Amino acid sequence: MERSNGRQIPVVVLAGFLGSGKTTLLNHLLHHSGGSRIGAVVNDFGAIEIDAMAVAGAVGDSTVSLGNGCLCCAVDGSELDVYLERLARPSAGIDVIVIEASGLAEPQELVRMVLASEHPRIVYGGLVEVVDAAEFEETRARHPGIDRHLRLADLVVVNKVDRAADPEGVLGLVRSLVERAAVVPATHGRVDPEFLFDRRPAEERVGQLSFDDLHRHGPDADEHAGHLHARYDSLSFASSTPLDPRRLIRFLDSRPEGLYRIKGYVDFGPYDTVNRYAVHAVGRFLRFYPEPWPAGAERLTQLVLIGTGLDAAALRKELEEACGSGTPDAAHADEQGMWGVLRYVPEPEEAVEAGEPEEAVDSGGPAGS
Ligand SMILES: Nc1nc2c(ncn2[C@@H]2O[C@H](COP(=O)(O)OP(=O)(O)OP(=O)(O)O)[C@@H](O)[C@H]2O)c(=O)[nH]1
Repeated sequence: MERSNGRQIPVVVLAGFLGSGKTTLLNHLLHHSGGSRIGAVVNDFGAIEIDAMAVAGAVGDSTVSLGNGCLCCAVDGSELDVYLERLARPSAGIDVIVIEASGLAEPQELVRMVLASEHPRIVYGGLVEVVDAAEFEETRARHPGIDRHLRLADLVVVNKVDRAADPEGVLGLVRSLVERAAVVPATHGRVDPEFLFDRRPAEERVGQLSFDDLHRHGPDADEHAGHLHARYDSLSFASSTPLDPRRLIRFLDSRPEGLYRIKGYVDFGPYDTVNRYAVHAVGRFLRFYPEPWPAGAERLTQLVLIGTGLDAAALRKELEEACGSGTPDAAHADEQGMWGVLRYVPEPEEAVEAGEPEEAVDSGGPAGS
């Protein structure tokens, strides 16, 4: 890829439903960028910026976080403009910018904001939609609007083919729904970065986005009500008291149907004094990923729960109960206590692929965490 000396910097919008694998794909790009410097703008839905924490360590000061709420409902794009401007400064030496949308964002709004930006150094670099191959058919049945998102895409990454019962079937279905986009299968977001970044949408492609797709009607209630996220609630939970692993597993095993997405980091205190546990639930999928606590990090559990029809008070109460008030000290934390959690820790190969800790590109140090 060519360096950013005087050239315009493509801004790629990375979107896809909750838990489809956007952060995983972004981390893959950051670790396999082949020398290109990637700036990332991360937009979390929940009040705790879990996604930003998950990518920040890899990119240091070239990540900016737009937390708490979908960017797509910003009244105008000026907040985004400020961040794009910061990343596009020649001194930042950035070659390409990726905006990771929240899993409930309306991608056309983000595309519109990028196209509307008058910054001379940036140019819209296309829309990448990530699809969870294992969940796609159910998600689509619940949210038919997803088809419209796919029609706007320049590239669709059909991710998690390892988990799909019929990956070919999903690929065929997605191909039948897109217009001109390339459709590529992937596991753990492993796509060739060049493929992604060199796929500039042709003028003609941008021109194809219809007036309805891109026109901003203004932030009125009717339009907002049609957005995906209008039907979702989110709950953030933070605790400095360690969680009891058995109680947390009991909570997770009985989580309500509407609670589609959980992400964050868990402190099990004396049960594991070395690691924090990244936790991800997507539908019925559940995984824990142990990783050493970053040096100097405050030992906190931080979770974001997203779903429909959530009883936030009841969920919060259950989580509070999972904070072991009677947590034993290290000497008495029995080994079996963690067994329930360890059942959900993936095999080393999958864990490495998911977290990709092995070859960081830029040791800017953890930011924003
Ligand atoms: N088995 C499997 N798991 C995957 C794959 N890609 C991602 N995951 C896991 O899926 C979970 C969600 O991935 P994320 O990358 O956080 O998803 P996201 O789209 O950023 O999530 P939101 O920002 O909440 O919408 C994590 O546990 C990932 O490790 C894959 O190809 N196969």
